[in-house]
Amino acid sequence: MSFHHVDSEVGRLGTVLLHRPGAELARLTPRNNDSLLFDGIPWVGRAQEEHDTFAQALRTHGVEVLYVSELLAETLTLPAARQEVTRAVLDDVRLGDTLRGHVAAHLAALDPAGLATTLIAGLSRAELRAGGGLVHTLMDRTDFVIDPLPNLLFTRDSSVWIGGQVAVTSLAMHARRRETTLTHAIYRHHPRFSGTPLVYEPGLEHLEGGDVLLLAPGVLAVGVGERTRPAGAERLARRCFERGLAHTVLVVPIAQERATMHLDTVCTMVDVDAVVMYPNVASTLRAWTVTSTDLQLDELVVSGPEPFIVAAAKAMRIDTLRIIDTGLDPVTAEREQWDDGNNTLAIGPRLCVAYERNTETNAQLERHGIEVIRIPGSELGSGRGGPRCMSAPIVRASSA
Ligand SMILES: NC(=O)NCCC[C@H](N)C(=O)O
Repeated sequence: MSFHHVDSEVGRLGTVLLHRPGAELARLTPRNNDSLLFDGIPWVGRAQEEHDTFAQALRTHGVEVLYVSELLAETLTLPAARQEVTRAVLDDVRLGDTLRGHVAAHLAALDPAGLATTLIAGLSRAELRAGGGLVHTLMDRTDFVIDPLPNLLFTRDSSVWIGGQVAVTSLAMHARRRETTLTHAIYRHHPRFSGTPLVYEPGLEHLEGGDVLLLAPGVLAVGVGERTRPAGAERLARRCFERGLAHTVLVVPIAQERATMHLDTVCTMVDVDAVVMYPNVASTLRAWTVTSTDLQLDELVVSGPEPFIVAAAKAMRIDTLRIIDTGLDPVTAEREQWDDGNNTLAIGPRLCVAYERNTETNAQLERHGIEVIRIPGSELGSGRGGPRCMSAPIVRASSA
């Protein structure tokens, strides 16, 4: 029986999965940053310093920090895992047979740590040891033979724990799809996670972790918009009901825009009965309540819509889910939402990590009794993700 378990957004955080950004960020250029889902070209060294500050803040508060690259390197000592993640790279139809052979030989020569680095940082034509053939000849030396994964930084999206099971998600954007081949391999092959049941797998209907909020034990909110699709929410709900991981799933439509790509870009929990929410959506956010019949758990019952806050309080069986009113004027609110002011990571009830630049949102949180641990994020934030996006909790105390 695994000791990994998460059924809350705010229970004391025990263990978290992070990815310290590395060479993959140095691949970003003004020509590719849009397709790689970054809004600028981050200063890599500073982004690493900012990330180290984040990780240290968590450790100082007693949180165990695991890194994707270390777990991946350990996982890749196992031949079956190595074969799987390599196959995912070689299946890329853009390679063609000749170049595929060269890439296969290149990867086969790498030790587990080197392979982990290459799978994350990608590989340019210039870095490939051997070449030849039509595809290779027609490539520019800076073209990618293996695409980099700069968004692996946002570990929240590629896996999410629900109770004692893990959902390896199905990422919507092409630039992020391969991330889940890595998390999938870690959760199925790494000895630390041996025997962990998977409640969701890549390849299913689109579902991203940033859209999944564990409002209370047994109660999930799932945002549907640019990334997670209603069919993904439906599949997750059905599986969670069948496995006894949830009794209610609130499905929350969000605008299909970059600024609100996930539910956690507009709303995160900061106490057992409180959320910080982007004021410009607070009055319009709605939820459909999905439950099941007692006799047939796979038969979904849908009701609503209702204001999100009302539906959430009912499902959580509390009188009121408080919205921390940031009280900001619409322009400041829009600026701070863009810079992930609403994307806080709770370390425990009323204790959260937030980007320092969102001065007004943070001040309001403090006025409402929430302690804010401020971290720098000017470089990290160029990928449009904050502390919650950059963390995947693996162990949390229950807040029930
Ligand atoms: N949960 C989140 O909101 N994650 C942020 C993801 C940012 C990333 N650049 C993306 O577009 O997917």
